[in-house]
Amino acid sequence: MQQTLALTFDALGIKVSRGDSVTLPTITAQYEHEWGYRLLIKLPSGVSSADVIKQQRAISEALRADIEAYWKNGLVIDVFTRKLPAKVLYVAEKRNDWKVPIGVNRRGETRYFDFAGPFPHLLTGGIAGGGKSVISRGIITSLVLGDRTDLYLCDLKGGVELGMFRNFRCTLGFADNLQKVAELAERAEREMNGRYAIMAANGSQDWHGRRLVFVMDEMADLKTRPGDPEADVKNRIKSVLTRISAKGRAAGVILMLSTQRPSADVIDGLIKTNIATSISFKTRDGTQSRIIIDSTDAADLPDIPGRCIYQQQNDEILQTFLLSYEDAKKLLANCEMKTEENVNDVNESQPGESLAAYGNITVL
Ligand SMILES: Nc1ncnc2c1ncn2[C@@H]1O[C@H](COP(=O)(O)OP(=O)(O)OP(=O)(O)O)[C@@H](O)[C@H]1O
Repeated sequence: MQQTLALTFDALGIKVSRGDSVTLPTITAQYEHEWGYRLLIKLPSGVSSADVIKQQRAISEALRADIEAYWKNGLVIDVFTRKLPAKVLYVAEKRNDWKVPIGVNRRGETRYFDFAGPFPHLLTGGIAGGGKSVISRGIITSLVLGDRTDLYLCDLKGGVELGMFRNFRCTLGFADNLQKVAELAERAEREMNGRYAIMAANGSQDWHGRRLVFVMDEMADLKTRPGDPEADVKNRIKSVLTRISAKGRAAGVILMLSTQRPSADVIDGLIKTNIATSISFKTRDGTQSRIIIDSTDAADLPDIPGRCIYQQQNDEILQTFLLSYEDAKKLLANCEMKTEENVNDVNESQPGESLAAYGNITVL
């Protein structure tokens, strides 16, 4: 292994040459794991770990194995000899926080997305059949089961994707046309501003009550064409979403956006800058991949539904959890549905008050 790796580093120019002498990185320790092995690497002075991490794709190809290179008290390279499974079933978890399980990494560890974490807005993209609907089903099911989050759902496919969540009590809004999406987005913004006012009155910097998650199933529906009669309403929605992406986190108003056709005019620079977590399934090409994760890597993902790159501060390849429509229905069978009384609570509420209907909100 040392020799193969040394040849690879040499070919990639990861070396220090001084006169006749060439110094290459060396393996200082190797640990076996169920998933493969971990190499601790000592770099010659003059080579930075960032140089190696940048080249991990080329190293992977040269070693003919998936690898992950990262810094943890030194340069570490994990070499995966076990393949990621193509199917891992979703299992509901009882939790007291806003973390939802999304998939497993190559070490077999479950990865969670945290709606109350430092990067709570989420963008999901990729080709048709990649697994976007399945992951949003799993995420929304976790949120409904957790009963600590309210939902605004926008589904312009006539409710095909998100309709199953429409009648839960926590679904405070459902939009199936552009006009309703605009109204819902503005309601979410009013809620956000209302929460800021409550927080200011309480001298608090963060919202500790229920989260409000605004789900938009297909951002490409907001794309405008020359002479588009709906351009105004689409631009209105985009402006509101941009403001929520910038200010929503502290108020617990979170965006979960998805697209099958990522393009720069829909996921514009501002929204993208403010959404620090992305999940990209396979994309049609490098350009689409760049819009979601700022690199072309998602175009090279294998054609396996559920295989994605999960990007927060680093990129990680995951297999997302599979949750079928029928299984989601079964899991949600006992969740609280809307009744005539609580529908009115919700529809007539003022910003910051819709949550009071639940009686368990804490504003610190
Ligand atoms: N995590 C997964 N594990 C295994 N199979 C999956 C997974 N996700 C999706 N699939 C399979 O791929 C099919 C398509 O997935 P899904 O409907 O989520 O795609 P999509 O990206 O939403 O496509 P579209 O944009 O056309 O709706 C699913 O019906 C399922 O059979």
